[in-house]
Amino acid sequence: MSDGHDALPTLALVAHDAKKELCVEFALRNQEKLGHFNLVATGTTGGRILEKCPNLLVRRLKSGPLGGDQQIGAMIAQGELHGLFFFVDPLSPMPHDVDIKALMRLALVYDIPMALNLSTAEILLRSARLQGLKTSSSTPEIKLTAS
Ligand SMILES: O=C(CO)COP(=O)(O)O
Repeated sequence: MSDGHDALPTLALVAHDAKKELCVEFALRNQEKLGHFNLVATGTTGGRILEKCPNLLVRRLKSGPLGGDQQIGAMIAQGELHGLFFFVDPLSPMPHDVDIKALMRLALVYDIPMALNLSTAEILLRSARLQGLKTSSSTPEIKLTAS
């Protein structure tokens, strides 16, 4: 059954352990903006966001090492994802490195707007492209607006 949020574009939030605090602070700071999107997140990341932002509607997928990255990749392949916010830890080896690479690869293949660090995430969330997704299925002209 539709809850009215199906019409909203979908963003994914994913954070490695060393970046979870950063991701939660990003979500807290940008709650109002994120509220205009359907949100999905890998399991632990989603749980941490919901602890601090209980009003956000976040669908939690599996934890990253247990297939969460692959679930988001499948959403990309099926045309169900419009933006990826992936707070990557570049300093730690990951057991599911192949899944992480596969997710990034699909975001590249399908030209999904993808932020891999905090400064890009802040820019992407304010971008005209994401704003345009709220009203149009086509990619709008990029125009800068102050917010
Ligand atoms: O490992 C992750 C992404 O590769 C994130 O998964 P969790 O949010 O479940 O920790």
